[in-house]
Amino acid sequence: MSSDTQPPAHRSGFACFVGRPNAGKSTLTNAMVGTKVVITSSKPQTTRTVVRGIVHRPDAQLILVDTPGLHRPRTLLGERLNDLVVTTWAEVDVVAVCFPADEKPGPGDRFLVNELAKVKRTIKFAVATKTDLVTPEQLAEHLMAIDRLGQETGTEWAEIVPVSAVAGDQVQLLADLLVARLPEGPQLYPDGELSDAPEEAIVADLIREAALEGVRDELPHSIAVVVEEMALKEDRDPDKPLLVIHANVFVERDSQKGIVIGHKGSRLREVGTEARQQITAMLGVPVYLDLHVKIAKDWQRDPKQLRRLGF
Ligand SMILES: Nc1nc2c(ncn2[C@@H]2O[C@H](COP(=O)(O)OP(=O)(O)OP(=O)(O)O)[C@@H](O)[C@H]2O)c(=O)[nH]1
Repeated sequence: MSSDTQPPAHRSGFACFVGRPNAGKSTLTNAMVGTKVVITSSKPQTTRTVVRGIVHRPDAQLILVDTPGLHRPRTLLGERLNDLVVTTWAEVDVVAVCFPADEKPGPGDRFLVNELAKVKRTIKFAVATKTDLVTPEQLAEHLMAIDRLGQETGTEWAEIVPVSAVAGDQVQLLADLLVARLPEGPQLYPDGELSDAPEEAIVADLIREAALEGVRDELPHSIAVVVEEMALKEDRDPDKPLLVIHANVFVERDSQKGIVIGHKGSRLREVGTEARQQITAMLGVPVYLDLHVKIAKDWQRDPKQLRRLGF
């Protein structure tokens, strides 16, 4: 059968979720992509590398860029991260600001939205995340607060969308609304590709996540993980592959090294086991993981060290 109406054009482009630490950005990215590609943690500010998740659909390809949280810079690392965030905003088609429904928008959100308002060209969405945690009345309050924040900062929200990534509520709707704002264009990545972050970066993040589990709040910023070597072991039966990974966990001070390693190495062993399971689940291959804890003194303040650690 022939028809005069053309099928809808294929769209492709980039969106990025921003918001305060713990706003649910990574969880939402994962829910949209359908596979764990970004690191989530119950502790703030663990997302440091820009990891993209890719939503493949017959009509569109939506590439999600996950940036670190924006915060008032106190160290050189903080400044670099903020620059990276703002540069990303100008390059994407849509920036979606995540406002967790169980917390009132605060000064941090205002700071972020004010910065975002300066990036004129980019379309701005507001996403009310974690809606499963509040009542409909609280959600209504929250949506009005988001609307007010937009007006006060001169930000025009193209959409305000409530979602729950955990309950799967409205995640699909959000994807549709994002796709609708993308320019017409071809597929930018091959089918089935979930993330173009190098596997080393994903592995480093998984190790970092494991190393942060159960340690106190002062540590998150002081850990960096670098994968030195990652390769399939040679001369193995192809049916029994083994991925050999050598990685360094960098901390800033001797005292932190002690925390990461634990009594007689007990904690580091746990970290290794946990990371190994995560990596195996992620890459689908058994892993041998060799972890070393090293001190890179004050690495957050030292440009040379920062470059070495991949910033
Ligand atoms: N109940 C509920 N919890 C959620 C939802 N989305 C995220 N969370 C939880 O909120 C916490 C933070 O989620 P993340 O996705 O890591 O938040 P993030 O914004 O990426 O955090 P950073 O990487 O620190 O910037 C985790 O404990 C999640 O399980 C949701 O829809 N409902």
